[in-house]
Formats: sequence, structure tokens, C-alpha cells
Amino acid sequence: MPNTIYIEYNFEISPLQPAADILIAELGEVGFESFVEHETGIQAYIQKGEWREDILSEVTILGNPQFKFDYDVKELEQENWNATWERNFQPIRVGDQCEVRAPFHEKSKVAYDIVIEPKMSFGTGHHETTHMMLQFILAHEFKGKCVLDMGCGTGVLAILAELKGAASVDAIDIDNWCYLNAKENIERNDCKNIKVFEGDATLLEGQKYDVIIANINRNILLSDIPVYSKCLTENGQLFLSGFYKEDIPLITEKCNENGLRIEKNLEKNNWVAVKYVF
Ligand SMILES: C[S@@+](CC[C@H](N)C(=O)[O-])C[C@H]1O[C@@H](n2cnc3c(N)ncnc32)[C@H](O)[C@@H]1O
Repeated sequence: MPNTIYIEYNFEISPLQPAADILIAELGEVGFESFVEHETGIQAYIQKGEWREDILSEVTILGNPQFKFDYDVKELEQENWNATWERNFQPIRVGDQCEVRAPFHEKSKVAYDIVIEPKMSFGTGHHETTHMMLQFILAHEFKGKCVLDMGCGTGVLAILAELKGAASVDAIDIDNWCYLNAKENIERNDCKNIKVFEGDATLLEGQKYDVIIANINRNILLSDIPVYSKCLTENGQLFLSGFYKEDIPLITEKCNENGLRIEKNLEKNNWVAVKYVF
């Protein structure tokens, strides 16, 4: 694990929503890379190398008079970071079949017991989008399927796809830290059919998949849906998340232009996960 130093911002927000979600989205745009939500606000983390004095000047929600924001800032040594997430990471149950937990939690008796050490990567099951994508995977047949997990983060979705019988899973993330972390988690869960790659949709040229799972964000999905559509087999399924309910028409229009139609969507706190088919 590299000895990266992080800066932690602890925001107290009133009223909490939708300000917390907007703040997370805006902080993500300016370089913050992970977030922990708590009852009265959020903690946000940025690498010291990415931080600059005026980093919050581009975060427009902070100037919105409808909400009140208070925050304090502190520098975290790597060790403190680990302690912070361990303190905040409770096991997550998805339905009665799947639990996502950390290595230091007790082994679970559910059918799909997934162990994740997220470190800096997104994907513990705590976020609505990950949770809904896990629900989708639980509810669908994966036996013998050739699967792509685009924007794999910790690799949690790829791991559940393999546990549900996928024949092969390609897991891709643009971020080097996620690439390394996904590889570690895949080994930790004793998965044998997942290959991890560092990169983006340019890696997909000439590939074919029965199922594509992509939990990224609205703009990247809009730009990559044409590529995903070319990679899907005839009866292929596309599961997308990482965007809000109000973005469904835009994402669906892009899918329709590429021969895919909406079949079903899940919704949690205004976040959605949507299934598209040919
Ligand atoms: C919202 S997280 C999802 C992580 C995990 N799949 C989950 O469901 O919890 C999105 C991930 O997509 C990655 N990402 C962002 N842009 C990407 C791109 N153009 N191609 C591939 N991965 C990308 C990010 O590094 C991040 O790990």
C-alpha cells in the first residue's frame, strides 16, 4: 500500500439532503476521491498531492443559501485513514443471500459472503448504486455467462457475478488504485474467473459479453453506451448505475439510439440502477 497522505474534510450539513449528494458529486469533480456519509453530514478525502488552497472555490453548492455548511479540515497519515474506514465500515446485507464485509468482521452464513478491503476504492455496498447493482446481480442468472464489470472499483460486482456462476468476468477500472485493489479483493475471495485491467472503453474493441455491468457516472455512461452496445451478444443485458432518477430519459435515449430498450429500474434515495436489453 503506497504511503499516501490524505486530507479529510468533515462537513456538517443542514438540511442534509439533497445537499450531501450534490456536495459529493461536486467534490468528486474537483479531485476528492472517497466519501463517508454520516447522520449529520459527510467526510470527504483527497490526496494531499491533489489538494490546493482554493479547492472549495469551485464547489458551488457551498454558496447555496438554502443549506448551511460547517466544516473542519485535517491531514491524515495512512494509518489514521485505515482506522477511519474500519471504524465506519459495518457489514452490508443485500437481501437475505449476500453480505459484503471487511476481513475483520465475523464470517457470514449467507450464500454469498463477500470480503472487501476497500482502502481508497469505491464499492463496499454502502453506496446506493453498488447496493442496487448487487440486487440486480442477485436477481439474474449468471451461470455460464461472459461478463464485463466496467468501472469495477473494489471489484465487488465482478466477485458476486463469479460467485453466481459467471464463466468469465473482465473487470476494468481507469484508476490504478482501483485496479490494484480489485486484484487484491478478487484473490481474497478466491475468485478464479475474473481478469482485471486498468483502462477505459478503448480496451473493449472486438470484445463480446453476455452481460455488461457499469456503475460509473452519467457522462461517462453517455459517452460509452455505443461501445457497450457493440460488445453485447444478441440477447445481451446491460445494467447501468451511477446516476439519478432524472437522468433516466437521457441515458435511455442513448440506449435506444444503440438498439437497447429499458426493461426495469431500481431506485434508492433518488439514485437509480437500470436494466437495458436488446
Ligand atoms: C461509482 S464507482 C463504482 C465501483 C463499483 N463498481 C461499485 O459498483 O461499487 C465508479 C468507478 O468507475 C471508475 N471509472 C471512472 N471513469 C471510468 C472510465 N472511463 N472507464 C472505466 N472506469 C472508470 C472509477 O475509478 C470508479 O472506481
